Amino acid sequence: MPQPSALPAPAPAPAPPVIEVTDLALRYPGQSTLAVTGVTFSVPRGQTLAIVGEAGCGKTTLARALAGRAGLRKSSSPLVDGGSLRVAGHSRPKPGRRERARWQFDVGYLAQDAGERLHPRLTIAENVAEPIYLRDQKFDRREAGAAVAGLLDRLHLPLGFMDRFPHELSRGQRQRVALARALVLEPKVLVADDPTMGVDAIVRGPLLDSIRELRLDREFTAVVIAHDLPEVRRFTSRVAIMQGGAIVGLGNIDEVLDQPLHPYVRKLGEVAR
Ligand SMILES: Nc1ncnc2c1ncn2[C@@H]1O[C@H](COP(=O)(O)OP(=O)(O)OP(=O)(O)O)[C@@H](O)[C@H]1O
Repeated sequence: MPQPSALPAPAPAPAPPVIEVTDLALRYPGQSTLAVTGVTFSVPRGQTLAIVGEAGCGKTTLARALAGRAGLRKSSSPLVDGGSLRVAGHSRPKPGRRERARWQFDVGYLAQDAGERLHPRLTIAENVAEPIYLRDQKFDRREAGAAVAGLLDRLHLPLGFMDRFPHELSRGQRQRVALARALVLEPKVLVADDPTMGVDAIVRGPLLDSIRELRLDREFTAVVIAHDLPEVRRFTSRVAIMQGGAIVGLGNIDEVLDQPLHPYVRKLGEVAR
């Protein structure tokens, strides 16, 4: 008979982070200056990292790369110039078409101003469901409809909106619809680029609350670009502060602000307190 051991069982190895970025450098085709440089961070499963920083500091460029939009033959697509990134198991800087499609299915991407880029001639339900049919044309219509309805409900949008068109909704409502679309494939990761951009101040908070609630509900890992630190506190305590393409502060918001290692972080802290 095996004897009970006096030694405690070894702790299970921690799961690898869902997002791992190491010394990443990104630049745009034809540009010699790097838009993102020396960026290193990781995000464990189920957690949210917020990114803040002044205009032009590289947030959108980083978001595009995380969402599998680097290395496309498009002027808006950055090139990986150095370092590495791994997102939900995808890591090739120049993925083939199939691999890129899988990356984009696994990572829901809410591009800046996505609500304004919904298809004007498709209903709200059709806009949200479109990624389902891009992945599988034969997907059961009733099941897709139920997935769309469930998401709209979670985002506090009336189900009566399903048959409406984007122009019939407010900007904030369209942004929620775009968020539903980004989540309809139940991605492992959500990358949301400034989800409250252009949205009335009064509905910004509730929109961020929805992201927090959905993350808890659906257990995805998230990177969310936000305007400022008060906004960040609404949905996470973990932040990366960017300036000039680099991360100049990373970690728990209060710890980063209490011991600012960079003048820009000190300045942000003064504004935020
Ligand atoms: N398509 C592009 N081609 C060339 N340069 C670009 C392109 N898009 C952005 N850039 C440049 O890359 C740098 C980073 O821009 P990026 O849009 O990532 O910043 P950002 O922090 O998201 O700014 P914002 O808060 O204004 O959206 C900037 O210098 C910008 O001018």
